[in-house]
Amino acid sequence: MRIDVISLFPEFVDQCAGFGVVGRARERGLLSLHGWNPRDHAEGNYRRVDDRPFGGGPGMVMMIEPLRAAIRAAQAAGHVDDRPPARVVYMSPQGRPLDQAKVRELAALDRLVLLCGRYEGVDERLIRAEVDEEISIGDYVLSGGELAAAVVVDAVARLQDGALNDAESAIQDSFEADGLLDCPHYTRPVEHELGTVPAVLMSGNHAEIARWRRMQALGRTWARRPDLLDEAALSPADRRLLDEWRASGEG
Ligand SMILES: NC(=O)c1ccc(NCc2ccccc2N2CCOCC2)nc1
Repeated sequence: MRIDVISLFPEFVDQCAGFGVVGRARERGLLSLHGWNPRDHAEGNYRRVDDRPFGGGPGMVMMIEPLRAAIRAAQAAGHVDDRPPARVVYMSPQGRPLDQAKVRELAALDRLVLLCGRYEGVDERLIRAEVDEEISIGDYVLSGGELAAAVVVDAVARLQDGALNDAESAIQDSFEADGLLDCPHYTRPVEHELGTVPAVLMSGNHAEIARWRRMQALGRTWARRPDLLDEAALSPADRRLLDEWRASGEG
């Protein structure tokens, strides 16, 4: 998959995507990342990319032409005959919330262009003419769209075939599969001043361990993210586990 990032700080996203699974996916050629700086496409001596907002008010707005030229350059550079033009996604607080379903949809594309706003944002005419969809990574304000773009790159990279090894895939699957929060994890030492590892995990009884982990996932989801838990859709066994978790006073 090819991702083109339009940003005044293209190296920002490139560096965020240089480590671990994402870095490995790039080395394996599963994902390629290309940065495009609108300033390189701005006219005049000062290479203007922003200007004052019509109607007054604080801050500056990113101008149409440098962004449009950068998007055009990105689309031309990565164009493959009889392939559809890249989908252009604008990272913005006004976007649709990113969730794993949307990540899966984006990860299936051949190409993606991520547009990162700075200043107060981008001239609305550019958005209407060039942007296919706006995506938000959450209801909070960042200084620029680059961190949001880096989040999309990471989440999408993990889903490229071959990016994850078997263990990593299993973890990804379990996380995605039932939409529950994860269970707690422990490793050596067994005894520590911060506490002892739950005995069930030391029992070697794999059925009991799986049961305990499922109960913890259900309980924690119920306690922390009830919005993710559709109790009605729980199997009778899961419902019993959740009741047991609540009765155990862990809640
Ligand atoms: N939640 C998100 O996905 C998210 C994404 C981007 C972002 N910021 C870039 C931005 C993009 C578009 C419009 C305004 C702005 N901002 C520019 C700086 O000033 C604040 C407004 N913030 C949060």
